[in-house]
Amino acid sequence: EIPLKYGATNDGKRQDPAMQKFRDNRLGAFIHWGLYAIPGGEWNGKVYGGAAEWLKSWAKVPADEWLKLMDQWNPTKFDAKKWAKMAKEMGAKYVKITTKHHEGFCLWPSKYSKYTVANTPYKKDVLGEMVKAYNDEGIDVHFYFSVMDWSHPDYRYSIKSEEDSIAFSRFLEFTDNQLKELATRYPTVKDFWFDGTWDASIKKNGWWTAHAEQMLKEMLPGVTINSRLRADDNGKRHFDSNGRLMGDYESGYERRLPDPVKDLKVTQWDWEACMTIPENQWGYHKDWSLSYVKTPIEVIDRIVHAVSMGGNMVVNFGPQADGDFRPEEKALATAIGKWMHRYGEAVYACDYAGFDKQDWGYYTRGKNGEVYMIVFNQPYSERLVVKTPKGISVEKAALLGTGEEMNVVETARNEYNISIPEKSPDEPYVIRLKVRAAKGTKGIYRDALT
Ligand SMILES: COc1ccc([C@@H]2N[C@@H](C)[C@@H](O)[C@H]2O)cc1
Repeated sequence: EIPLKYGATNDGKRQDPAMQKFRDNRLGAFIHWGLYAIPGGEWNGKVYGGAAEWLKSWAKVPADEWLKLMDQWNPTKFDAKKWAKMAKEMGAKYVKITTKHHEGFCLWPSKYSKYTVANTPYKKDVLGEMVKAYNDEGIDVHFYFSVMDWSHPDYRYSIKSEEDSIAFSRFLEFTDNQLKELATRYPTVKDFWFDGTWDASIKKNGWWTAHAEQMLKEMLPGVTINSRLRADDNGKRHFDSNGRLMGDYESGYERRLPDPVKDLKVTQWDWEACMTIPENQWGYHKDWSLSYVKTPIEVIDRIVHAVSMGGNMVVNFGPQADGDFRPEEKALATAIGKWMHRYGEAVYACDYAGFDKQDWGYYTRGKNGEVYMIVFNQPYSERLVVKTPKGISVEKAALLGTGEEMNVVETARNEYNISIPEKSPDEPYVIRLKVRAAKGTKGIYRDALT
């Protein structure tokens, strides 16, 4: 054991009500909204294919020039109630909002920066309107917060001098002030998801990351904090020098997911993945033809994949500068919502089932021990193979929705064939298994001597 002052604080998964709600929510929506939505990936007549919220970097725009975009921030079509309805219809149980992205523009009227909505033609506190509208729909609100701030003269990528150190101390105090401001103005916030914490300057100040977590937890009992904020005494991030997860859930699965066979270690801790609909666009980009755009079923596959391994999934939306959403995102939210309305029982409050992954899709397990099969790939054999853990038998199988009983045929020790539905559901479907802890399996099976 390496002695640490700023290492992990949890011992295993948190089991308090706030964390259980975080976990049971399972499906979230990300909202990436900022000045970057105005140019939408184009600068001086050139369209950049990289992530639109990084356009300032791709086009090498100086901060003061970039922040002049504030003069054009006027989302006249913004209607927080409509946004909240869309999230509700999608079946998102929580929404993560970019309070401040790397650009430094604040969606709330911060008194610690001039780069806020208050100093735009629109003036209004859009963050406050969103928090109220989502909460009124029973949707939890999480705050995304970028520590790295391209608008602030005291930000440092590394600490190379006493001057750097003094400036960065001022920057950390500024950051503390903004975090306290967010926690005070919006006390219903349930989570802080930190980004922009990979630079050497932060890794050198692990103490501050531990302090920020502690400060927010004192101000907002129950609040959850992502592992990405955290660096320990030695600059180790996410997992401390003793291999223990810092923060309350692992947050490294961004636009990627753990392998259902090789990465089962992730079932030991809480984690949350996040994903984009195009290959890599978080903020609004005007041209989605530049990369592959996932279909609704490909998004649902990733949602179920995450839950099948004990994780949450946050699906990203990049609202337009005018405050409306692009048609593709509206259609996606509707499609996800339709599926979640029918099959959400296999997602919400579900977890890793402990069954070996099969080709037809994923398993999840409900709170009362029921096991769900979410079938994405129906086999030509018309038999869905289920291999149960030692001592577990399958009693019954029923199609979610119609209740149609599936045939359960035992084919070998701890192996079954489950029949497919009479009539194809024409979409990924769910079979609910009733399993039992069998007292010793029947003696009829023999392993071959080889
Ligand atoms: C250097 O690589 C990245 C990639 C993505 C990010 C940000 N994290 C995502 C959640 C988005 O906010 C993206 O801008 C930052 C740095």
